[in-house]
Amino acid sequence: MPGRRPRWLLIGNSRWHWALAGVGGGSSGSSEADLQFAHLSPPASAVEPPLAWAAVGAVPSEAALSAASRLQLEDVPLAGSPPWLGIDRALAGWWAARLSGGPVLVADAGTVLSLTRVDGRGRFAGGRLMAGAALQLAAMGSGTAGLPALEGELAAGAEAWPLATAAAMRRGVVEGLAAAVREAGRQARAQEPRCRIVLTGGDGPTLLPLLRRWPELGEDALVHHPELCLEALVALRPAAP
Ligand SMILES: Nc1ncnc2c1ncn2[C@@H]1O[C@H](COP(=O)(O)OP(=O)(O)O)[C@@H](O)[C@H]1O
Ligand SMILES: CC(C)(COP(=O)(O)O)[C@@H](O)C(=O)NCCC(=O)O
Repeated sequence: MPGRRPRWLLIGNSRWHWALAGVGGGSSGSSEADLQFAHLSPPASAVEPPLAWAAVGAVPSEAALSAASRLQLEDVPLAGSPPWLGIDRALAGWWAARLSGGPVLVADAGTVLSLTRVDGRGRFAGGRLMAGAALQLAAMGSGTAGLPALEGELAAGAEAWPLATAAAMRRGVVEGLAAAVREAGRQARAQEPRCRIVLTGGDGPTLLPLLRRWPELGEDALVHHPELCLEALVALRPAAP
């Protein structure tokens, strides 16, 4: 259909992440500078067909996504990926290592905080998984009698030691996630001193200022790259010229 702007989709466990080619469309529309991004709740009906898509979250049949345009793990050229690796981790690890030109530790602060290492030879080198912020807050709310169910966007809040329960829960979760990224980064850099920590995912903006407090995570060691996974998807399946 003339005039339709190419789009790409990554289905996460909380949200659907879209990249949309700029008004130029065509080949320029898939350059990183010419993309728009949207992170939306899962739709309840058919969606505008993406040029390419990938999923780690549930894929509802109502969305009417074509199997032919689905990117699979084996389409991502990350050496050493085991067949069970989440395609979002493979995309992020491959693209971060390629952009950085050296070893990386990707910290994707999404539904799950996934830490994904790619070594200096560009090979997947393992990682760590832990419950992300919204999951941690939900677990505290549902697993206790005295804590509230907290929803909505995560914010660290201004207070380091909140008196109020909800603020203390949020602060505890944010500090815990940031500390986990810091310690993983420290260990990865002890093994490979050139290793960069690349932060992405929905809670990346909240974690970034906390991570920046630590001098060892200066500009050179820590990079915030919010749209890492989508950019990788676009790089692997660019729009036709
Ligand atoms: N509108 C939102 N809906 C859901 N999560 C959000 C929203 N805004 C920020 N977040 C944060 O983003 C995290 C989920 O990250 P996201 O990258 O969307 O996950 P996924 O890729 O797994 O779908 C949650 O822990 C939550 O704190
Ligand atoms: C770890 C994940 C749940 C992260 O998903 P997300 O939080 O980005 O929605 C996903 O990458 C996944 O289902 N991985 C499969 C197991 C693995 O990577 O080892």
